[in-house]
Amino acid sequence: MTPTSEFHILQQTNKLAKLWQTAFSEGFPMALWQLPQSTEKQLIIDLSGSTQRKKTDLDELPAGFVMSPFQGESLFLRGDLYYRFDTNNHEIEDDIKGKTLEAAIFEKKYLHYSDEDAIAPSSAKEEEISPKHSLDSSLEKWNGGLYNEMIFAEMVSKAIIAIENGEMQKVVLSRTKNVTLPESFEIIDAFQKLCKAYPNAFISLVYLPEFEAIWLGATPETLVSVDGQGIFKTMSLAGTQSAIGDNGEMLSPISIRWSHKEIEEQAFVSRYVIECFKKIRLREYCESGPKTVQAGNLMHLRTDFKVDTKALNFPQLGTVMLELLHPTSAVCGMPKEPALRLIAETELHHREFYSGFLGPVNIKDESHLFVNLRTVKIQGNHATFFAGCGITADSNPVKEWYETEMKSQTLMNVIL
Ligand SMILES: C=C(O[C@@H]1C=C(C(=O)O)C=C[C@H]1O)C(=O)O
Repeated sequence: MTPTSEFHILQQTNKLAKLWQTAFSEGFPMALWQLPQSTEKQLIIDLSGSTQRKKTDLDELPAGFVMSPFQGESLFLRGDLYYRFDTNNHEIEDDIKGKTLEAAIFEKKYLHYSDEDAIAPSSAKEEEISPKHSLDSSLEKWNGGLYNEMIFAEMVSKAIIAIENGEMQKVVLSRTKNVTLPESFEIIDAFQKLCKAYPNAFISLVYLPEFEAIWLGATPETLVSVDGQGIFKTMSLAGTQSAIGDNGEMLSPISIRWSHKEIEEQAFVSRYVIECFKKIRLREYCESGPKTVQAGNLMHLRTDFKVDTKALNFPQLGTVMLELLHPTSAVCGMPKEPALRLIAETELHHREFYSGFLGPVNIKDESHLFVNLRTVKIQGNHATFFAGCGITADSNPVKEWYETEMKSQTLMNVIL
């Protein structure tokens, strides 16, 4: 590589960082992401200055990014500005890009910004939420849970008793891990490192000014995806083991053996997905798996589900299934209601956007929503990592704690 092209790449990398920094200091909500198996990074900036609360109706929403909490209404970031960057962080010219960020800032400061300037105006009814608005009142109630191994093990034991009493078959309990970030921590750098380390994951970086928070994640789990050909996809993902052997070597998926507990735990999620299809009397789905898949430092069991919505003349399937699926038993439990109750009574933190869903919608006729796992909330130099584990009658509390440690390491190993 010549020094000039090196300089050009540096300039381009800086362009992404510079865009982020500028929009951040202007208080524009934004989302940056890399889809699984893609090396392209996409960025949208919402110039309205505050996100909107909207139902995730894939048929109604304009181009943008959805960020949904575990419980409660979804936030919608409008794609007023849209940028794409290739592997080398070169900007890819795009026909739907719209105006420049500089022009938008100028207009915001000196002229009145009009909603009609958005790249794909919405016909949906919008409800603005006020700045610094909490997700719900309970956010204040649970502020930063304090966990240690013993407390978490007690929570797991309580869940096992509830399962043995027949209240539910499975419940997913989670915990947080609080870390002070080093001074050298750079957010775009952390995002880039995750993109390189986990090419099969959905890597995302979302800035929500009204929550004064940035969420960074590398999730392996698709919730609902509908591509340009109308192919709908979802998956059931559960069961966790380390992908790293005793001598520090990377294991191969075929060498992994699963226990009865893990097979059953993942089967609950598959059954749940099939129940959702049954509710809408849809039989024409393809199911493949379960197979072992690697997700960074971990292995999971995964079954894939696919439907051709064009062949079935069912374009609303994505929206309908999203409503039925979330929260799946991969992050909540089975049956849903008692599991939700136990989570609310037992966990010491508020889940906020962890185990909710997020992703781009209606960008170039595609929508890709993922479960918000392997995620960290960053506020100033304070980071809160979230991780959970599926508990069944056969769970071992110490192993479950260790599983949440490994899940936090997926991000921590790369970004710290
Ligand atoms: C709950 C999480 O992950 C989910 C739970 C899993 C499990 O219990 O084995 C595995 C994958 C995910 O569906 C998480 O990463 O926090």
